[in-house]
Amino acid sequence: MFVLRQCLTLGTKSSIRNFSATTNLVNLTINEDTGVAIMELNKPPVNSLNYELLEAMHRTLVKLENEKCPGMILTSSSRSTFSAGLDLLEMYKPTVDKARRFWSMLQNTWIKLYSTPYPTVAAINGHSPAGGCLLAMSCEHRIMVPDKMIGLNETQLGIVAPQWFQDCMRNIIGERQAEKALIAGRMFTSEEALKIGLVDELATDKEDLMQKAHDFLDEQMGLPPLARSVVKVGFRKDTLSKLINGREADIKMFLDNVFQPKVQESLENYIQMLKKK
Ligand SMILES: CCCCC/C=C\C/C=C\CCC/C=C/C(=O)SCCNC(=O)CCNC(=O)[C@H](O)C(C)(C)COP(=O)(O)OP(=O)(O)OC[C@H]1O[C@@H](n2cnc3c(N)ncnc32)[C@H](O)[C@@H]1OP(=O)(O)O
Repeated sequence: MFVLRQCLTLGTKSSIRNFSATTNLVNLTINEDTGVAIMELNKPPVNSLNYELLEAMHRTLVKLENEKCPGMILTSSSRSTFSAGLDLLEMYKPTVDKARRFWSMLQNTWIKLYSTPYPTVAAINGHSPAGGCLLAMSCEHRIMVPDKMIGLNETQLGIVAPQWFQDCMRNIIGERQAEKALIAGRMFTSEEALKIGLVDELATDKEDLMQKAHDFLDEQMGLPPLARSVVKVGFRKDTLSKLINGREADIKMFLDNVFQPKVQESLENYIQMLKKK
């Protein structure tokens, strides 16, 4: 069961409720006046998406949906990184059961995040490669601090971004730009990402980032919510249905790839390289 611990109630002009999932991997803050939720990923040092973090995110998303959340900001507690993408250790010599459970939770979490009826904004306060970029792309609006990197870099790692990762990118930056970016596994600077529309706005610092995120939500929350959400989900339904109807095939794709000796070898080298950095 999802146990939430009420940590603190601040009696400021706008009351804020802070919750932490028992794992503390996700910090959830809800403004009592506006209902706006801030979901802060909190798995130091780089918010790599392992099973536990994905599960904490999923449970938080279910809670927000049940509580009719009016708007959510997704951000990170790390100073350098929004999310480093999938946790490489989850994919290094896993058992079949562990790998299947991990990928299935990734699917669950993405489906929930991509299909929220309420508006979502990614406040990207750090690097956002691969799975980190997927999280940002799953929100409706992206705001990023300067001098960080974002993109689907899978090709550069010798692997292929799953179809639904690719679809998310195509839906945002269009066929031609997505094809070029995905073939190259290109990582974009914040400024380049703004230019091609992968992010919508740049912010000067974290404070400006959060202000801009709230401004976006204020605007969205002024719209009739049902009409807003029907249009949103209508735009996203083809991408969602493709994964929902092909979940088993997608898991099989992952399992077939992850257990390839060559993939395990590159994974080991990559993990070593990151540790030596
Ligand atoms: C390579 C083969 C992959 C195999 C895949 C298997 C099957 C394929 C099938 C399907 C496709 C899967 C699609 C995959 C999607 C992904 O998301 S894969 C993950 C891609 N992510 C990255 O390439 C990012 C790697 N990290 C970095 O570039 C940097 O860490 C950074 C995010 C830019 C942050 O830099 P910095 O602040 O300098 O921090 P450090 O590099 O020093 O890192 C700190 C510690 O964190 C560890 N770490 C970094 N990233 C990950 C990660 N993704 N998973 C686990 N751990 C990570 C890093 O090793 C450091 O650890 P220590 O503190 O040294 O112990």
